[in-house]
Amino acid sequence: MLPESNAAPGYMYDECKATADWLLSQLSMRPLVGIVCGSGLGGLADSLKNQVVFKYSDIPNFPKSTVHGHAGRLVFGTLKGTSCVCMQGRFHLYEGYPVQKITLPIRVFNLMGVETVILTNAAGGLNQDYRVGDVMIIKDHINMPGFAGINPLAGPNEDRFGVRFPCMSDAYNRKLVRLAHEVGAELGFDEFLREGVYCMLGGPSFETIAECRMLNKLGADAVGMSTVHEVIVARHCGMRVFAMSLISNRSVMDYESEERANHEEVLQTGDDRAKQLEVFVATFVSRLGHASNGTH
Ligand SMILES: O=P(O)(O)O[C@H]1O[C@H](CO)[C@@H](O)[C@H]1O
Ligand code: HPA
Repeated sequence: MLPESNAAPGYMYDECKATADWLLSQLSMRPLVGIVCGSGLGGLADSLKNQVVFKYSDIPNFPKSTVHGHAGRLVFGTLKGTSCVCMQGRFHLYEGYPVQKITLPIRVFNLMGVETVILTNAAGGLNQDYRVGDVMIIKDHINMPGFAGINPLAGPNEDRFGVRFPCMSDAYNRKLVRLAHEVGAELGFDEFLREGVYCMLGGPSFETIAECRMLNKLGADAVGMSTVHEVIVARHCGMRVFAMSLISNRSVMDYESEERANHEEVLQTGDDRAKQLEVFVATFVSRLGHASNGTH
């Protein structure tokens, strides 16, 4: 069965506000940092202290998670004293939801008071220097569905969130990219920390060899099926964004190769790096330097 269809874009603000108000009415904290866990990276949410957990199926207007490795829980809590909300599971275009619906949680983050969004994903490594298990700090993206007009901001602009034509040349906050390198160096993660360009495709089929070669020639270092639409929505409503990809598999670029992309390998790589990524995100969050501690 297909997920329920999206409300008309004109109603998106009211929908998001109702969801944010519903959540806030049950919480004694306000999150300052929003974290989205990619495939196999849901363990990041487990490191939050003083947790309050909601199943997506219990949250008004929220889509439901349908992908293995995406638990479908919204987890509130603190990371080293900073109030956070963590999506343990995200939504993807290929699940059948409209792009406005899969990005609804990012707008809900904004309406709850989130200032900084940290997005994680699992991605195929197009850059031939990358190894499985590398962590790529995203410095820029290529929005392939956007080339075909699939953009979460398409439709009437909602001025209460942001402007009609938001700039994307500063989508990935450069100070946060520098902070990530500092934190990575302090933790001794240099050897597997990279910086590069993420390309989003709609999925769910993995790429052909010709597609991987093309994407790499276009300047992409990693390829996945998420994140970009979330970044666009977060930037539209003025939140700062940091994003990173766990290179969960090498993209197949060679017709002689016996390698085959598969979701099981993606989840396994997430498991293997889970503990280090938890330490990385906790340390990174503790260094963000928010003005207040989020308890209102
Ligand atoms: O981007 P995340 O949610 O980490 O998931 C990635 O892993 C799945 C493929 O294994 C795809 O959904 C791809 O986008
Ligand atoms: O190779 C990949 N391609 C697209 N999405 C992915 N998500 C994890 N690995 C991949």
